[in-house]
Formats: sequence, C-alpha cells, structure tokens
Amino acid sequence: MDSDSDSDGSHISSTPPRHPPPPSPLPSRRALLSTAKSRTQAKYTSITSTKSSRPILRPKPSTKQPKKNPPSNPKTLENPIQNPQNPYSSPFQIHKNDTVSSEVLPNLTKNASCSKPLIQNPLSPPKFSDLPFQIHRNDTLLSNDNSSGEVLPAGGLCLSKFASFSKTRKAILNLEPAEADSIEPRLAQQTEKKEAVVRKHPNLIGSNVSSSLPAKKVKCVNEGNFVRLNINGYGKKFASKFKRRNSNSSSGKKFYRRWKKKVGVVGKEGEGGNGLCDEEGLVVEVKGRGGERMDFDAKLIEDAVMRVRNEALDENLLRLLKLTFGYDSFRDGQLETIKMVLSGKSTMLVLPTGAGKSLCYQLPAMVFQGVTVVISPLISLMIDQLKQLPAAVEGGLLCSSQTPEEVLETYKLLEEGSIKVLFVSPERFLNSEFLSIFCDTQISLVVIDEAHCVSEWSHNFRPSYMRLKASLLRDRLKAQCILAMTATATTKTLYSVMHALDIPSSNLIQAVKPRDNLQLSVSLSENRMKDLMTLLKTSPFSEAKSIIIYCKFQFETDLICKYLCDSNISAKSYHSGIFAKERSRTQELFCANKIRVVVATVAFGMGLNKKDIEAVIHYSLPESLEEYVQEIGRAGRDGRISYCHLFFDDVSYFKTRSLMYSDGVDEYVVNKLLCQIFSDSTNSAGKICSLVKESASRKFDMKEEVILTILTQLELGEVQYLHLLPQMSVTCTLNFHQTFPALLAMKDAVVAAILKNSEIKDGQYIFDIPSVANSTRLQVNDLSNHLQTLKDVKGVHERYYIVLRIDATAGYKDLNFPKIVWVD
Ligand SMILES: Nc1ncnc2c1ncn2[C@@H]1O[C@H](COP(=O)(O)OP(=O)(O)OP(=O)(O)O)[C@@H](O)[C@H]1O
Repeated sequence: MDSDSDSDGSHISSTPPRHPPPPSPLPSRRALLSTAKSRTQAKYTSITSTKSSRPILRPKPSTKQPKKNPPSNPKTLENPIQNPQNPYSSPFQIHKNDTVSSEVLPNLTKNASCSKPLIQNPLSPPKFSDLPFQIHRNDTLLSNDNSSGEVLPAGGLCLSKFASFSKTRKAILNLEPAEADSIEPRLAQQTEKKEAVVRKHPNLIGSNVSSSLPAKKVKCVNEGNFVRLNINGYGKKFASKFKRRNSNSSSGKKFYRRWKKKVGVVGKEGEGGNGLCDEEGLVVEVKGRGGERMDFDAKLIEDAVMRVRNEALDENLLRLLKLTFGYDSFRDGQLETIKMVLSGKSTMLVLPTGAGKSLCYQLPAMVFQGVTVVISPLISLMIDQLKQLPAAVEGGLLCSSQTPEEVLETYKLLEEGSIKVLFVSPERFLNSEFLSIFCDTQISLVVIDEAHCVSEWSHNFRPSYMRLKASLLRDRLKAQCILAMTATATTKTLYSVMHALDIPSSNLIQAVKPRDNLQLSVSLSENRMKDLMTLLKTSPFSEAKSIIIYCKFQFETDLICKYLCDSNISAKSYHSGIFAKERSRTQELFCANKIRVVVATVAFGMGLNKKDIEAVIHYSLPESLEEYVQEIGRAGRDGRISYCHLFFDDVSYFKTRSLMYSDGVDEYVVNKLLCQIFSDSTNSAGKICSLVKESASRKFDMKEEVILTILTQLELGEVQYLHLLPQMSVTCTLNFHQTFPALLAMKDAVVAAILKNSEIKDGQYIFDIPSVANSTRLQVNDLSNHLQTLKDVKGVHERYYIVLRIDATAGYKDLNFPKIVWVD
C-alpha cells in the first residue's frame, strides 16, 4: 500500500470509499477535527503516563481532592449551533487531506481564545494537542527501524516503547513457491469437489455430543422421589407435585433441546441460531458458516503434517497451509509465530483484529501430538473459533451451558484423543474436576485468547484470567508451550501479561497493520445530544448504515436510543442492565443490519463479528486510550473508509475523571470484607462459605469484580488463604412429599444435616448448601450431586454466589492488603 505523506495525516490511500466522497468541508472554528489516518505516531508515552489503563484495584485517592481551578474560560468556544450568526453551521466535518490536524489544533486554540493551556491544572481538561485523538501516521512503523516512535494503529495495537522488550520485527516473508508437485492439481480437484459435495464438518458445536445420547431420564411419577428440591425458592409456585413435574421436565428438556437444536443449527450451517449462555450468562448467537467448508484430503494432509514434524521448514509449513486452509501465503507474523510455537517457545502475539491470529494455533495444533487448549473469555468467541477450525482439525468445547452428559462426552473424546483443539473459559480453571482430566492428557499448547484480560492494567481485566499464571498452566496442566494473543494492549499490559505467563521479552511478535481506513474526528460540545443529532444528519454519518454510539452510563444509552427512535432512526440500547436474551437479540439485529444504531456502554463489542460497521461515535469520553482504540477498531473491518467521532465536553470529562477512581478500594472496606470472611465464628480452616455477589458488592461498596480480584489475590498470593470454588446458586428449598422428613433423615445423613440447618417456611425446608456441606464435611460438588439424586433441580439462577473454602485464617489480620494487591 502506498505510503502517505506525514504532513497531511488524512489522505486515504487505496481504500475504496464506502460512499461517494463527502462534500468539501467548510473550515470551522468549532470543529476540532484531527482527521487521522491511523498510521500513527501517537504521543503515547505522555498519554499513558497520565491516563494509563486503570488497574482494577488502586488506592483510592485522598478524599481531599485538590481544589479545582475554575475553568479558565467556560465559554471557550463558540457553539455554531447556538450562534445563528456563525456561518459554519455544521460543527462536524471530516477533513480530508487538506485539513491538517497539526494546523487545526493550534488555530483552534487561538480561535477559542483560551487564556490558559487546558492541561495546566490536573483537573482541567487537557489541551487538545495532548489528547489521544490526534493520531499521526508513522512511516517508520513499516520500516524495520527499531528506533521508531510510539505506535498507535487505530483498532489494533497501541504500544509505547518499552525498553525491556525487544520487539520482533515482522518477517519479510519471501517464501519459495510450493514445490510443483501434485498439490496444485489436487487442490484444484478439491475446489471442484467443494462445489459438488458439502461434507459435514467435524467441528460442530456439540458434535462431540453423540446425538444418540439418551435424553434426560424422565422419572416415573411413582419412582422414589421423596423430596423436591428447588433453588432460591423458585419452586414455591409449584407446590403441587403434578404442576411441578410438568414444569420441571419441560424446562429441563427445553434447555436440553435448546442445546441440541443449537447443535443442529451449527451442524446444518446457515440456519437461524439459538442463544447460548456464556459463563456470565450472556446469551449469544450461534450461526453456521454456510457451506464454506473445504473438503480435504486426509492422506495428503497427514503427509504434510509429517513433513512439518520432521522439519518445520517454511516450504513444509506453506504446503500444510495450502492443503488445510487453502491460503497461498502466510500473513505478517503468522509464520514467525508458528515456528516459535512449534519449537516449544512460549510466545506473545500481538496482531490487529482480523489479521489471522487463530491460524497461529490452528496449524501447530495439527502438528502437535497432544491437545491444544484455547482459553477464551466468551462462549460466542469460542463458538466462532470452533466453527472456524479447518475441517481437518477436530475441536471441542467446554462451557457452562452444556449438560453434564455433554461435558462427560467431551471428557471422553479428549481421553480417546479425538479432540485436537479444546476451547474452554477461564472460569473452568476453578473446577478441580476439569483440571484433573489433564492428568492423563498431554497438552502441547495452551493458547490464551484476548490475553490482555490477564492484566489488571488492561481495559478488559477479568479476575478469572488472573489464575492463568505460567505456574498453573505448566505445573497443573503440564502445558509445554503457551501462546498469548491479543489485538489491543498497552506496553504496561503486555509487560504484565508476559510476566504472569513467563514469556521472555524476546518472544514478543507483533505485526502492526495500521488501520488507515478510519477517519477520526473530535469536537467540543456543550450540548451533546443536539450535536449528536446534527452529526447523524450530516454527511458522512448520515449515510452510515451501521453505527455504534458509545456512552458512559446506562441511562444515557436508553435516553439516546429513545431520542433516535423518536427521530425515526432505528436504534437499540445495549448495556449490562438489559437481560442477556434481549442483548443478544440486539446484537443479532445489528449484525443482520436490521437496526442502524446500537447505543451502548463498554459492554458491547467483545465477540462482535460485524465487518461493515461504518461509524463509531463516542458520546462520552472513553476511560483510556486503549479502550478508545479498541472501540473505534470495530469500525471498518471490511477495509472501507469508516468514520469515528468523539464528543468532548467538560461535564463528562470531569465525571469520567472522578469515576476513574471508582474501582479503587480503601483499606477500611478491604478489612471489612476480610473480617466477614475470616472472623465469622463458623469460618475456620476447611470450612466453606459463600458471599452473595450483589449484596456483598452493595455492602462493601465494591464492584463485584473488585471483590473477586481480592479473593483471587488471597488464593494466588504467597500464602493461600482460601480456595475459590465455581460460582453456584446455594440457597435450596426442599419439599418432602412422600416420606416424613424425620424418617428420611434416619436413612440419609445429608437429609439429617439439611433438617438441622434449615429454616422451615410454609412446609418447605430452606437451607444453604455451604452450611450443610460444612456439617456433613462433604464437598459442595458432592453435596449438590447428592441433592440431584433426591430430585431434579429446578431454578432460574438469578443470584450467583461466590463460594469459597477457607484454607488458612492465621495471619490474615497481618495482611497489608494494599501492598499485596496494588500494583505499581
Ligand atoms: N494466511 C492467510 N491468508 C488469507 N486469509 C487468512 C490467512 N490467515 C487468516 N486468514 C483469514 O483472516 C480472517 C481473520 O482471521 P482470524 O479470525 O484468525 O483473525 P484474528 O486475528 O483472530 O481476529 P480477531 O482479533 O477478531 O479474533 C479469517 O477469515 C481467516 O480465514
């Protein structure tokens, strides 16, 4: 691709315009537009130092906030909307080559007659020239010059230079053409065959589950089901046996059928999908890829695999690539990564979204004798990746939505060696049963997808990713090699991920592909709603068919959505306060282009597989540059010009700034939490206790993930104070309907313990699983299983509990918690 001159920073090269070019923009004093081709040389160091991605735990700042300086000039800029005299009525203009951000900005400052630089006071909005919105190109990026400055490819990686990393430059791939042997004609034959034959792909969701699996055994009414168990009291309305049985069986079957139907959906490819829950309950869409499968010649592939096993030469790898994937060449970074992984070197791979990271584990997975375990944060991602496995690679999936039968079937296939690539969620690592299956299964490679989630400094930190430490992966799973992959990470994040996973700095591979099809702009706004509406009516946004509007707060998304709908713009809001099913529906409609706009919080985007998003608008400031880059990176994945606009206003700036500390905790509340866990007289070593996520969050005024982070730290620190168990719903209600409870208690010790630990309400026994587990000395799992044998469990799990086993209480008071958890 042609390189563009540094100066203009906005020329779009060789990228097809999505729409006819917008009319030449009028020069506007109001419009602060740094059209930015994102081939950049971002001044990232200064940005990271002031607004690096935040850790989940950080000391709360002193309550004595420095006094705010009064805004230097509240009316810094004239608002053309409010000023009818202003000839430049549209505040939003996308500048093309001729409008140079570096010129616009000083002019703007001048025009705005700001008496002081905006950044002078730490609580004042920063100077625009210091803001992350000027994204300059960086020609050196494409060169092999290691001295190149900071890199900020929009939608891809943002890195600042970091001394301890020796960045591996992208290899200039100069592969010899594959030997002119029989591959070409056979490939041609395959392609022909492909049109004629649609073979059933082995990597269907649930294909690991035999379709002939017996459906859940329907118990006969007169079978010895002497108790009726319900969770969280949901069975109360089914007081009568008849109603309850009906309801229970239908619900259970529905879930089972749902899963089965989904299996069918994926298997049949291309039919409508059903929802699936991820570990956090998000319902996601499952769709087939629709007849893109490539028929394959097992013999040829086997031969190619053997050649690579003998010697991982470029030509051998290329041959395998062609045969398995049908590609003629490797993309930047792929060959290098594959070779590293095949030689057993743990590697950190940073490639932009869509650059082909998956191939870097898919191909080695074929070559390795053992299993490749891929850890992925969302079920939707796992399903996508499973579907994208080449037909020659058998895949499997373990997730919370599977029935016990499906899980067992997957374990069986693993044992038999019929699964080469296994997708799991990080939460699985809480499950000792899961970990134990790998005692007899060789794991050749562990892949950590979205590896930035490992770092507390990343924009998507997940406490459950914290346990993915090299020690666990190597000691417990006996993983021979680790491949961590991400598209977006700051240097700090990368450093902490590589540190946690024990990846040497020399094993960092990054092939940065600047997103030069994104046009970035920013405007000052005093009335964001009004300005947003104007923006949406102004070219090029008025022509964009698919738009995401990011807001900080849930109420804003609802408000804007309503406003848009009232203005005949089809829109839906998306935030974590909306039911998972509805969220899934919104995503589905958006992907099918049935709605034009999704107004969302940060909750929207991970796992979103839509290539033709034409605009991303930030109604509110993102919390970090990393977040911004990731969010705008969702636009224009089809390579066509796309537009990203950010509204900057003082109010949201100050709000965002103050909220940046909301993830912080102070010593007092940490102590309160520790007291609850350890000081409770019932909580001695070996005991199990539970915390209700929502109410603990309210009680201690800490976000759920902050609590989980603290608990994980207590588990993974030098002393193991506790052991986190998989989340579960722990309140149960029992109905005894065929036998007297006391009689049953004489036969069954668990029932006896339940009676002792229950509260009786309306003839029902309500108890808490950890209390019964403690008094019976059973593990919660065993207890739950035992309860299942008494009666099917019915329950909508609305409230999740964090269940933990206390391992050590001595000395917890000496924990100087902030020192343990506060990084940096
Ligand atoms: N060497 C290659 N030649 C041609 N196409 C390729 C090559 N490698 C990967 N692709 C294609 O590129 C597309 C994106 O690949 P992939 O999904 O692996 O990207 P990714 O980097 O994992 O993206 P994300 O960050 O969204 O997960 C896929 O359609 C894949 O088939």
